[in-house]
Amino acid sequence: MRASATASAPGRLCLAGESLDWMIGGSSVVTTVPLRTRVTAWKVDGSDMLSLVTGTPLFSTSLVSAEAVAEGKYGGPLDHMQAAARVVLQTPARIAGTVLSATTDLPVAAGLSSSAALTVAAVTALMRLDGEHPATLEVTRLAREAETHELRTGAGWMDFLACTYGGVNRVNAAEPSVAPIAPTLGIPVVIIDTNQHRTTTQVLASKRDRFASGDARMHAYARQASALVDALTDALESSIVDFGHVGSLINTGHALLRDLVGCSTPLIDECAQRALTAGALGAKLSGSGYGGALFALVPDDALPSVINAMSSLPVHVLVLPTTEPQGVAVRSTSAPVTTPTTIP
Ligand SMILES: Nc1ncnc2c1ncn2[C@@H]1O[C@H](COP(=O)(O)OP(=O)(O)O)[C@@H](O)[C@H]1O
Ligand SMILES: C[C@@](O)(CCOP(=O)(O)O)CC(=O)O
Repeated sequence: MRASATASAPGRLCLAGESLDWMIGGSSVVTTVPLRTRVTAWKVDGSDMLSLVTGTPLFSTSLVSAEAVAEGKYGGPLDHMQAAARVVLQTPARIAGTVLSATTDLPVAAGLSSSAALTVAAVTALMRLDGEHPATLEVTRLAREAETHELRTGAGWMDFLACTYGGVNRVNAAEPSVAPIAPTLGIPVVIIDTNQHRTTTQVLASKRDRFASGDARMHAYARQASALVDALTDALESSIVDFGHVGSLINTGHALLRDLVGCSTPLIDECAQRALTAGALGAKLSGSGYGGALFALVPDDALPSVINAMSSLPVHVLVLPTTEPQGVAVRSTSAPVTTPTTIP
């Protein structure tokens, strides 16, 4: 019998306030989605390597010596998993023989925070394998350390707070902390992946340069998006949520990203317009932009027409009847596990 630990974490949609975390230490409104990344961790005897495996949808493996992991040498295909191992295990002796195996329901590099879901789940699985029961904020901090400090992606706090805590939240980068708004959004969500994938690291570097150099439109975005985050928080905290009003705030958020940050694409804008014409109450890109996914809030009776409106476009459509209340979750087992045969 060999002990293993499995943890999962959801992806997230940013409903309002992309980039405010690193721009001004500001707040954003997020919801997690019922698309999760699962990571299983265990130890094998007699190995001085860290073994990394990812299944759907990437199917990749990587073997890294425990020494190289401890020294922080990156450049492999599964750097996010390696970084999570380094921040938790730290020393070659603790790293050697560790196996991490991941799989995800999320579109990767599409603005739904697959990277934070992965680092959050990996950090949690590794800590539970060691018999630790980390507090949620500790998992958030370590997952961010893996991405932002180890891999220097430049990411703020939003994604990590969203994926660990789960539900519909106002996340605050200054503390960092989370103020719950509701367990779920209360309206179906259609995710439209434009299949134009990009890396957040590159996008963030150029956005950070523009903000740091005083770009007037980026600073106007920071002011207007902050006001929008407040308005959306109020709208979602109402005792009876007016989804028509919420949808119009979501549309305003998309217009700010499109017109001030300039990170939409013609295909995203076409999808958003078609979704609204077909009956969606609001549509907006999520995350870094320059490709990736948008989402639409769609009442039940408009779902067929919104789905149909995308049918002639080169996109993937996912329909979620509700959003996800649960953040990071753990399943520990002591069942026998087989070392994956895909490791070379
Ligand atoms: N399940 C996974 N297995 C391995 N690597 C993953 C997985 N999910 C995400 N990643 C890593 O995260 C990167 C995508 O992160 P990012 O560019 O921040 O986009 P997003 O977080 O919006 O999906 C991928 O290129 C890959 O390196
Ligand atoms: C939205 C952002 O803060 C986080 C990145 O999100 P994602 O990796 O695109 O899901 C990046 C940005 O500020 O552009």
